[in-house]
Amino acid sequence: MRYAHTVDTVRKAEGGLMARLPDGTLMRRAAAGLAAVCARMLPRTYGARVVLLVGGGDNGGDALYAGALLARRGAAVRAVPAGSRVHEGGLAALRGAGGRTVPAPGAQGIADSPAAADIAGADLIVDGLVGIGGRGGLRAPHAGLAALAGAAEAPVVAVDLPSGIDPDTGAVTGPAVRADVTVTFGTHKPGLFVDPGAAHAGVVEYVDIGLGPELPGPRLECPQHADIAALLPRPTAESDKYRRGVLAMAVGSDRYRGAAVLAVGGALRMGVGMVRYAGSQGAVAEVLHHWPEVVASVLDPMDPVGSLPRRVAAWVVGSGRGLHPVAAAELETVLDSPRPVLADADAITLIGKDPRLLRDRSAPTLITPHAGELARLLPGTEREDIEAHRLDHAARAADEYGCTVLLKGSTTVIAEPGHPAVANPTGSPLLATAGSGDVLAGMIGALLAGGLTPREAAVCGAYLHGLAARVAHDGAAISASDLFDAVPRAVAALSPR
Ligand SMILES: NC(=O)C1=CN([C@@H]2O[C@H](COP(=O)(O)OP(=O)(O)OC[C@H]3O[C@@H](n4cnc5c(N)ncnc54)[C@H](OP(=O)(O)O)[C@@H]3O)[C@@H](O)[C@H]2O)[C@@H](O)CC1
Ligand SMILES: Nc1ncnc2c1ncn2[C@@H]1O[C@H](COP(=O)(O)OP(=O)(O)O)[C@@H](O)[C@H]1O
Ligand SMILES: [K+]
Repeated sequence: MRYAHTVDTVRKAEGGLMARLPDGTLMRRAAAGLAAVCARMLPRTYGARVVLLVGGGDNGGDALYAGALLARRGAAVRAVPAGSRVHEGGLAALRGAGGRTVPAPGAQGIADSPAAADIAGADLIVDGLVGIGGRGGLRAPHAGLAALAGAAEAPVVAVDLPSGIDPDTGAVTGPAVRADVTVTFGTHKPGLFVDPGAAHAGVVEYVDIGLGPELPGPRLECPQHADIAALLPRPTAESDKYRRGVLAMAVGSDRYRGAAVLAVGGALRMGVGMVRYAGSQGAVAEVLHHWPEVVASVLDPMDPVGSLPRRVAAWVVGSGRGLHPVAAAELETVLDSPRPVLADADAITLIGKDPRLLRDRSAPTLITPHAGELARLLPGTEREDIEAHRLDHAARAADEYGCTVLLKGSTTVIAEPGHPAVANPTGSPLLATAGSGDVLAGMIGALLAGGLTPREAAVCGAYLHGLAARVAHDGAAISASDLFDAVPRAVAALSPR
């Protein structure tokens, strides 16, 4: 698991540790880790042209000390100080090691300044403009330097985080650095795992500076292969189809038969004791045509709610089901069940119209909205606000509705009251294709039926869904049905032999 902490928490932890250590120890540890990553990225350090973009705070200090270490190993290091201040100790160390400074370009003529030429000709660019002290998009001249770095061919290494991204949320509200690698110190920062910040961070490398014992519980968790492998329910010798879990699915309709086929397929390929599908005649026929292993029943038109399956371990409801009164009555009945329920798509819209449906419920519940659906649950909030501040909105909905929320999109985040949020690291834009959300709902439903909590099931389902897209992708586009065969392969990829 990777853990991320907010700026406030990092500052407090740093204060406690610094009080016990000689001055400058943490910065030296950070700089040593940063220089080691930079050296690994260069074919050879001796003679390499390294440009440091240096802001006025300690982030710039880290860059300067790391530059000094690289200069001692023979690199030609140039520092471009931006702003009115520069870290004096770091500057002295760089100069003492043979590094040089190049004046920051003024607002005019930035493109043909000496700094621009150095950046364009660099073998490696180190972004030490701002770190956790940054606020908002980059101002001049930082923004101009970030643009030059973006246009250069050399890889960009961000110090602690890409300058211009919000450390706590990943929001990007103006010019920001796009890094190939980010070297982060002491703990990860939430903004490194949540888009749009995550997309600016590239590969994130962690450097331990001894902050761990000072840190409280994290704000955000980011699971890795081993965390998912440890959570996943696996059949044992004692398993039978009932003990493995029976999943009831009320998804799809005559109009949206595909939603039923996709969600059921996601559940089956994830692994489940049995799927009991209930729906219209057309949807049942389609489901059985694709998945003969399903136990399916056609809802009685005279008593649709009364003919829903009973004695099941968990429910998936909503995808392609419609918003008509029968769908609303069905949802109400399902949410009356003491079993875990995953409510997706149309069920979320119905909950938005009648929030009482969820607020009255105490059994485990997971909703899986995309940003547009979540906006319907949070009146006065626009889709764009949610996409820019994913963590805050998912957490707000989880608190207001008292349930687990999986917010889909470029970074899928999972929030549950009383627990740190989770950012899924496997997401891929390949998944932005109709029906892939239905497959996800089925996969998570199978995990709920297998006994995982909503938070665990959401975390494992989102992780394997993203991994399946990557496994399925052989260079061409993928469609939602391509995910079926890839799910077992994604599970196998968790524990390489
Ligand atoms: N915590 C730890 O454990 C350790 C932390 N360490 C390191 O310290 C870093 C934090 O250093 P920090 O506190 O000095 O702040 P920092 O990120 O350099 O930014 C402040 C400067 O940025 C400027 N500025 C702000 N916003 C801006 C904008 N939009 N556009 C342009 N400029 C902007 C701001 O200017 P001002 O607003 O004051 O005019 C000020 O000059 C941390 O990320 C890590 O690298 C390590 O050494 C080891 C241990
Ligand atoms: N840009 C993106 N990057 C990563 N994942 C994405 C992106 N866009 C969409 N997804 C994922 O694709 C799936 C789409 O689900 P959803 O919006 O419910 O579509 P549908 O209802 O058509 O199935 C979700 O798992 C979502 O997280
Ligand atoms: K930085």
